[in-house]
Amino acid sequence: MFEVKLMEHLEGYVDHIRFRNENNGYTVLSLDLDGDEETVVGRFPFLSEGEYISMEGEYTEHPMHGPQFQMRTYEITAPGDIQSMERYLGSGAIKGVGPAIAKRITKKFKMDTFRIIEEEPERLAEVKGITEKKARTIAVEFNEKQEMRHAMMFLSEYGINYNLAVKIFKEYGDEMYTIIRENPYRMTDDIAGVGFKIADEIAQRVGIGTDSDYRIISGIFYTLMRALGEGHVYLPKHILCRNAAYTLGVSEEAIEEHLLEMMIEKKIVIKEEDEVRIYGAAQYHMEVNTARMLCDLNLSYDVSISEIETTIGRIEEAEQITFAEKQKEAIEAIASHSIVVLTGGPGTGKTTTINGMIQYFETEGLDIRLAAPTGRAAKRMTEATGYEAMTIHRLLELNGEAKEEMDRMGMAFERNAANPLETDVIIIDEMSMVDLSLMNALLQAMVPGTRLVMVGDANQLPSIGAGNVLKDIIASGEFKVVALNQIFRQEEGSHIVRNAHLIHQGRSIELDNKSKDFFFLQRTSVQDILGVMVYLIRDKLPAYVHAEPYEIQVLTPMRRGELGVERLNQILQQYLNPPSPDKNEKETASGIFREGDKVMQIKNNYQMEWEIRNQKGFTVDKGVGVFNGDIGRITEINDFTEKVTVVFDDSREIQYSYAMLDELELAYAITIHKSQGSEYPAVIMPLLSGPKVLFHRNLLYTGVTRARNCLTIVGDRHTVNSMIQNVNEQRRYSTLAKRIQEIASEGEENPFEDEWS
Ligand SMILES: Nc1ncnc2c1ncn2[C@@H]1O[C@H](COP(=O)(O)OP(=O)(O)OP(=O)(O)O)[C@@H](O)[C@H]1O
Repeated sequence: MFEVKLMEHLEGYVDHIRFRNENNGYTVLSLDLDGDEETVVGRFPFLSEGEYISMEGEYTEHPMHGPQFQMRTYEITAPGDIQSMERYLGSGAIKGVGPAIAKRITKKFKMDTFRIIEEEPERLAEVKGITEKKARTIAVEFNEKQEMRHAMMFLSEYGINYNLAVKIFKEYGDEMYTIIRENPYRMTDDIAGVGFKIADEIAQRVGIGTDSDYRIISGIFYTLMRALGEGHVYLPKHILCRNAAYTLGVSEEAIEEHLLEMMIEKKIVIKEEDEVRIYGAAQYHMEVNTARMLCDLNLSYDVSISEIETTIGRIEEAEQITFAEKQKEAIEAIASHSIVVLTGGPGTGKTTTINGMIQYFETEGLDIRLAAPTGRAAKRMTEATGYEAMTIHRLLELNGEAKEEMDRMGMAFERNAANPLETDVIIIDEMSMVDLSLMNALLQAMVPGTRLVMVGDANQLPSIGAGNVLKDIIASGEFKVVALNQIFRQEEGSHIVRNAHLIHQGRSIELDNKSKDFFFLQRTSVQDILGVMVYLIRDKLPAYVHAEPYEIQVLTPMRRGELGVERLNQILQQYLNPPSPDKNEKETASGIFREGDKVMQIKNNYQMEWEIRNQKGFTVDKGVGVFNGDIGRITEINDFTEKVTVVFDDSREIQYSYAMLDELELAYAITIHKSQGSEYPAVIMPLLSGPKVLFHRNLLYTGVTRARNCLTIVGDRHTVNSMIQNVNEQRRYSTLAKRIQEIASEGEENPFEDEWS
């Protein structure tokens, strides 16, 4: 495609930067050669318009864009004459200096301009429009830029991208050169976004050996953090040594030798119990603190059972309902215990019981706050109770400003031990999705005396983040747990609910299509499965469930593969929202977004602004925040403003700049994991084949229980049956239950006193 010519030299001013990839520095720019323009392409990790560059490279012919210079090596030269100095200063590279001021500066100081800025900056104030203060800022900025430019060039030699290079330079300044050459692994502690892999790559280029102590310590920590990413709070020592040895390519003995040192440096905690457990220090303390706070909050009250029964009777009368025994027990429990867990499968009356509890608390004149781990779950809770529920993050007033810090040090909340929540009762729904770190944050913001009701289905998939909080709290045996077991929705004829309970019990289900809400279509080729799914979504199900195709959700176990999220979305987009001349599109690194597409926000963003408009287009509400898992539709793609407008399911309208599109993904299909805490009128699950660690009972159970009115499984019945039998869900290494028991049994004397913060 490209016709390559000989290496040539080229130099000139950067007239303007036409395109830049901030991740790898790849840039397309126009170079000014005494009035003539050349297109130059290549990786320029740091470059501003107006700079003078000299390059080696070759001329190539691009099939669409014509001739261009492909830079191989380059150097930024300080502009050598007055005109170039003027250009550089006025380019925007120096804050507060525009073309007019640049002109006046160079007119006054001529060839001496740069020397004056560096050595006698106060003289800049001789120029009209520059105060002494401004003169000083110009000088500081000028010098900083030079250092930064130098640093960028140095880091780019080690393949470090522009964004990361800026972070490294900001963190270390001049010390950076020594750190990179001697111990790049230090960056994994200090800089968000630098993990072991990046540091290790840099170390390799610098020439640091495989058996360097820094490398091994960093690699051990990396192995622990990777396990954390998979949901484990600790790793048994033998597993840690095996995994770390494999990752680092060193012996297990070499790993073991470093553990003690890491413990002394307080990077890890080693607990010799029934097995030797290795924790990242932060995770260990978080687990112990969580256990400790739970025990501190766990008070019981003397109450008169007959009074409670009378109150419950009144609630039953007012609500025109007769509570089942277990439901009553739950309401009695919240009167006598400050921590109560309410569990149960789908349709067992959890929401009805929450409503009863709310009535009870209201009768008692107590303040109640409702929350759930995700925006969607909070929204459902609001709809089901009629009370405002919010995300736990919002309840705790996540401090969006501290985002950088948050990534590295856990989350920063306005509500914490120093500024606890002022309420009498907190009810959390969808507790199975709460991980250790969020639980810890919630408890920090509570004071003894505040009641906590945790509601959830312990058989759902565990939280995405580390820990096994709900199951561990139940397993500890230290808290009042009420497990609802009567299935009300089944009585209403739902096979979805009945089958969900059978799946949970490991019993096989009828795949005979005699049901009105649970269907199975046997298809054993990917092509057939895809065809059936498109037919169901586009033609069949909308009328059957009285919903739009948009509301029908495909849930799949995997991200990759022929029936994984990525591929399914491409295909479903093609059929459900095909290209059309009246639909704008925007191409991104991961695919195409088109007007009309169903999309999902894939991370929590607490700063994103939203608006809700009425039919006439007037704004009726405003706020900030869009959450991982929120689903909406693209209503406009505007190339002029470079913005994509998404209207989410709850009518929030958000404008994404093109640069923020990596926070969105097509959502015709999503993973079962991502669907936790949500419900859809109709769900389709393609289940053909996949790895045993993924295709297990809980995954099937979670997927099935997401469907409210209609569930269709398309695939192989053997796969469905073997999923029901497969309880090989990966074990989570977590010891919260054990820590709770230890602390509870210690009573007054607390062995972890010094760990309490
Ligand atoms: N004591 C009761 N008597 C009669 N019907 C009940 C009772 N409790 C709950 N129900 C009914 O059973 C159905 C399921 O109850 P509810 O929504 O409270 O359960 P859930 O556990 O929250 O279910 P899901 O997890 O599926 O949302 C509802 O239609 C509800 O009205």
